[in-house]
This record gives sequence, C-alpha cells and structure tokens, in this order.
Amino acid sequence: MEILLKDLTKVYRGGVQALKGLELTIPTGMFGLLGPNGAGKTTLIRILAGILHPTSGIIRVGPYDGTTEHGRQQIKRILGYLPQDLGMYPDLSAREFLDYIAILKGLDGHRARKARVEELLELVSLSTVARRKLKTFSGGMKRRVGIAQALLNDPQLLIVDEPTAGLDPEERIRFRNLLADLGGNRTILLSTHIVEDIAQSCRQLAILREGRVTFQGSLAQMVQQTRGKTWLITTNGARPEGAFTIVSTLHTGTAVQYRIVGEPPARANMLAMEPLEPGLEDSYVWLMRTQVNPNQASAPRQA
Ligand SMILES: Nc1ncnc2c1ncn2[C@@H]1O[C@H](COP(=O)(O)OP(=O)(O)OP(=O)(O)O)[C@@H](O)[C@H]1O
Repeated sequence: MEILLKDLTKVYRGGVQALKGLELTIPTGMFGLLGPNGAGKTTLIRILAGILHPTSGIIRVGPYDGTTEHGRQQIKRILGYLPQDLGMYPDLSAREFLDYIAILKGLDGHRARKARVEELLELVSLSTVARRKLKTFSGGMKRRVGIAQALLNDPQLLIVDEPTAGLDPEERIRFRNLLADLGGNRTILLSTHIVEDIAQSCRQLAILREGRVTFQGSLAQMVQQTRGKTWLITTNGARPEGAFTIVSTLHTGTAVQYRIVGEPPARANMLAMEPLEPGLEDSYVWLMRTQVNPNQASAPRQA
C-alpha cells in the first residue's frame, strides 16, 4: 500500500502553518518519519488518519482519495492508529479494554472477537497479564496494549505516533522489535524524534522540518550526505567554535575530545583533528543544520 502526498498544506485557525507544501511518497513496509518537536509530524499523521482535514493538497492512500469524505471512510477501514495520547480505562483489564475497543470498531461475532483479542494479547506478549487492570501496567505494557488495539482490524496501514516516548531502554527495544515483526505486506508509519528508533527498524525514512520534507531516502543515503562533515577534535580544554554542531564531548583527563558535525574549524588551539565515519545521529544533526528555503514550495526529494 503506497501513500502519495502532494503539495499538502495545513494552516490552523489562528494562522499557524503546520504543513507547507509537503511532498512525500511512502512505500509498503516500515517507514520512519523523523523530525524535531513542532515539525508537523502529528499534523501529518492526523490528516492521514482522517481526524484532521488539510487546507489543500493531494492525499492518496492506496486506491483511496484522502481528500473526500468517501475516501476517508475507506481509509479508516484499513487503518490502525496508535496516537501519542491513547486514552485507556484504568479499571479495565487489558482483555476487557481490547474487547471494548473491538466492539467499538464493529468486529462482528462474539466468538471471532474473543479469538482476535486473545490472538493479539499473545502477539504483544501480554496473555499472562491480560486479567490485570491497566492502571497496574508499565508504560511499555500500555504501549503494547495500544498496538494491540490498533491491530484489531488487521490494518494494511498502521500509524504509530511517538510510540517509544517515555519508555525505558529495555521496553523501547522490545517495542521496536514488536513493530519490526509486524512489517510484511503492511505499511507502517513510525513517527518519532528519536533517531535510534528509526535506525533499528526502518530502511526508508523522511525528515520533516518546519512543515516540509527536507530528506527522503534510505538510512545509507542519509549517512552518505554527511561524509566529510563529521570530525573528532582534541583540544587541551578550549571549546571549539565555528560553523558546526558539537554532537558529544568526552573528557579524557588531560584533553577534551569533541565530536562535531559541520565545517571543520581552523587548526589553532587544537591538539588533533581526524575525520570520522558518520552515524545516523550525525547525519540527522547535519540535515537539521542545512537551511530550509522558505520560498521553496516543496523541498527536493533526495532519494
Ligand atoms: N490545534 C492546533 N492549533 C494551532 N496550532 C497547532 C495545533 N496543533 C499543532 N499546532 C502547531 O503546528 C505546528 C506543528 O505541530 P505538530 O504537533 O504537528 O508537530 P510535531 O512534529 O508532531 O511535534 P510534537 O512532536 O511536539 O508533537 C507547531 O507549530 C504546533 O504548535
């Protein structure tokens, strides 16, 4: 299921331009949507989910036109959505909650519904705690219940918005692995501001910034852009300054090592400088440094 977005804009009441002529093609499989807070990720996702209407632009989800009421209804049938703030009833058990959502989603037949709920509890490894009240669940367990409810209708398109926020490292890894296992023929759109989430599970990604796509391509292509821009600078303490971002700082006792992304500074005040192989985080920092041209209707695709 391919998603095609063309010249998509969203102006909120009050005049905030959240999307400014966004162009994006999302193929089948797991796709990462990366961007800082306020970039427009949630706006885009809510438009795709049919909760919010765009101001203008083209939205095609598979064969359906997301700008018409009929198209939105069709898309809802094939959509699973885990929002950032999924409300749960704390006094329901995981099983009761999923059953309740299944009824709301119109899953027909008592037996088939129960079977689907059990299948999903198994899939997200919550069968053994299915009778426990949701208020006793950890953040990671709640997120897994959230994914289970999004999968009730076996969606062709699954959208998850910032699913790992607030999870501890172990829960985060577990959640990522769960998402990766759901891939296959589905399109999964994973929105996050955490580079690591994308690195572990998505081969293709787009970077959103100020309402536009500033990069779309593979992880390898993203890293490729940063070759020659990542350096390790060693000084005897003086913090280097220039047209770069310091990504990390390491005090070694007698010296300080700075990992920088950008144009290397002059060698004055430096003990050593060596080029480094960029990582994903370096590349993200580099792409965030590059200017978004406000006159551009849409950023060029760099796939
Ligand atoms: N209902 C709203 N009314 C007015 N402005 C809004 C509304 N929702 C979002 N915005 C603004 O639109 C811009 C994009 O917000 P959006 O929530 O889509 O970004 P985001 O990338 O999802 O960020 P975050 O990770 O913080 O949710 C921001 O400037 C935000 O303040």
